[in-house]
Amino acid sequence: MCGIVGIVANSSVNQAIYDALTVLQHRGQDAAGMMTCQDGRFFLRKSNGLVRDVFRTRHMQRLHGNMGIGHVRYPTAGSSSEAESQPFYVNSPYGIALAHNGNLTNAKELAEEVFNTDLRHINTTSDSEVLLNIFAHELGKQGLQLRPEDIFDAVRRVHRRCRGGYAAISMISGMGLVAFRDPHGIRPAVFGKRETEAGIEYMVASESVALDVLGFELERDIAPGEAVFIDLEGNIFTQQCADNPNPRPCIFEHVYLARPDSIMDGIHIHKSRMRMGQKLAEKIKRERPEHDIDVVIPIPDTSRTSALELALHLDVPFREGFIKNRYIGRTFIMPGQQERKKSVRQKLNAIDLEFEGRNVLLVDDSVVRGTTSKQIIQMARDAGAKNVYFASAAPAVRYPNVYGIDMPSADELIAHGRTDEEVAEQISADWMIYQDLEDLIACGKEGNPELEGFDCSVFNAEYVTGDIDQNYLDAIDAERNDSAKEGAKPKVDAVIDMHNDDTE
Ligand SMILES: O=P(O)(O)OC[C@H]1O[C@H](OP(=O)(O)OP(=O)(O)O)[C@H](O)[C@@H]1O
Ligand SMILES: NC(=O)CC[C@H](N)C(=O)O
Ligand SMILES: [Mg+2]
Repeated sequence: MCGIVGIVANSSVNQAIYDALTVLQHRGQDAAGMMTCQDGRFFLRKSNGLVRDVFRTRHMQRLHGNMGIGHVRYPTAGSSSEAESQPFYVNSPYGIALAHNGNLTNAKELAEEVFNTDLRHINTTSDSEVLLNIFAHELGKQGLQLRPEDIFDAVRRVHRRCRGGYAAISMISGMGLVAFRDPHGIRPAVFGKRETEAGIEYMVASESVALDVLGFELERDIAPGEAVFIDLEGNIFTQQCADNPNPRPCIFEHVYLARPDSIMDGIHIHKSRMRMGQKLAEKIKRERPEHDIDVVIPIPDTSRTSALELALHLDVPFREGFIKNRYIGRTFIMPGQQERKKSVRQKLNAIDLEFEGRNVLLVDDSVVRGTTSKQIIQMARDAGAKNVYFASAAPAVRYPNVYGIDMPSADELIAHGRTDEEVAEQISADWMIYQDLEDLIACGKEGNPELEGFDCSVFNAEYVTGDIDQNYLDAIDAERNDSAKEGAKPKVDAVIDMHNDDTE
């Protein structure tokens, strides 16, 4: 779940893209990058690190042009080397750059095809570089002067070749921006516009919150399978390019990934999370009508919205018992288990008097590896809680994700192969309650009844692309589990910027 952004404006876009990337930082903390275009030339800055650390004044000054794309990365394929930070660039045809959120499930086969059949070169192990080369190859079949229909034909062929989750924003030198979403719309993308004295400007981004903050008005989501082309004059063209679009956006965006102030596939994430709290309160009342919960305490940040609603519907006081260090980022999207563990303790601290002698219900949005819940329950006990109950606004995460969330290994998931009682034992909770999957789906659908369903594979092992078998899951487990990643840490930092002027 990386963050992507693209803007076609009437003045320099570097600052706007920087600002948008800071708003999307919660989608990727490992690397950041920006590529702009002026007079047919590209300018690139990308590196490992947070947005504020990657872009210094000297880099910003080199990012010329009124069109650009940006990326914040949370790796789900390849390595975490700087060389795999995004955007990626290919020279032919035209000069094309691409920023990708998601994960291709047939990246290996495609990489071979790209080399053997398309006669193109892939230089990294990133699936995003594969996606770019497929798009470039398909565009190369068109003429020198690209018309919108040529671009849409190329995207149609991309959809026929690529499988998995992908929301992508591509920049074609001297022509404009192209954004597209896979036929299931697993990963999100929206677009909007801003009127200026010099004319209309367009922006595409992973989440609507980036548009809000930059003063763009949300037009709508890019539909699953659809492509959007914005030319340099600010004209916009859209077309459905999938043979069989079948909308199934990732429900984990609602649970954890997205910011609550975003609207995704027509659904207010904030409201979806509120409904999760309400449904979970109803389940608690059904299962434990005589409960003895004295206080509901959220585990900051993401669970706050649902925890507050849960407390209201349970008619139990809600208290902020853990204070979050605002300078520490999200722990779940950190690359290694050691870092994640250490970070929970640095990030959250208990206010003892909210726990002393009470039966507390801790609420989190989800329990994945159990890193957070284990430590937090211990902290609650150390702070003097009598009984510690634990509620998860999502169902038990039991299966790997293959579409752009880094959960490659079933064995690392605390609920894999375990009952709710066994999970409670593992995290040392006195009682554990999970949301039911039907309820979670209902929380999303209520916001957009036209949506037929979601990708819920981490909860039910039903992979919407239909191409995932045990061999595939075993292979990504072997490649990407925590110990494999530990051994594959990049050893050197490389500078991989591209700029064409010698003015510093
Ligand atoms: O079971 P785990 O493997 O620990 O993963 C789940 C936890 O990780 C996330 O928090 P995170 O700190 O990433 O972000 P947040 O501040 O947005 O809640 C999520 O909100 C849960 O708290
Ligand atoms: N989280 C993502 O969307 C990752 C994009 C891409 N697969 C990468 O690893 O860079
Ligand atoms: Mg959390």
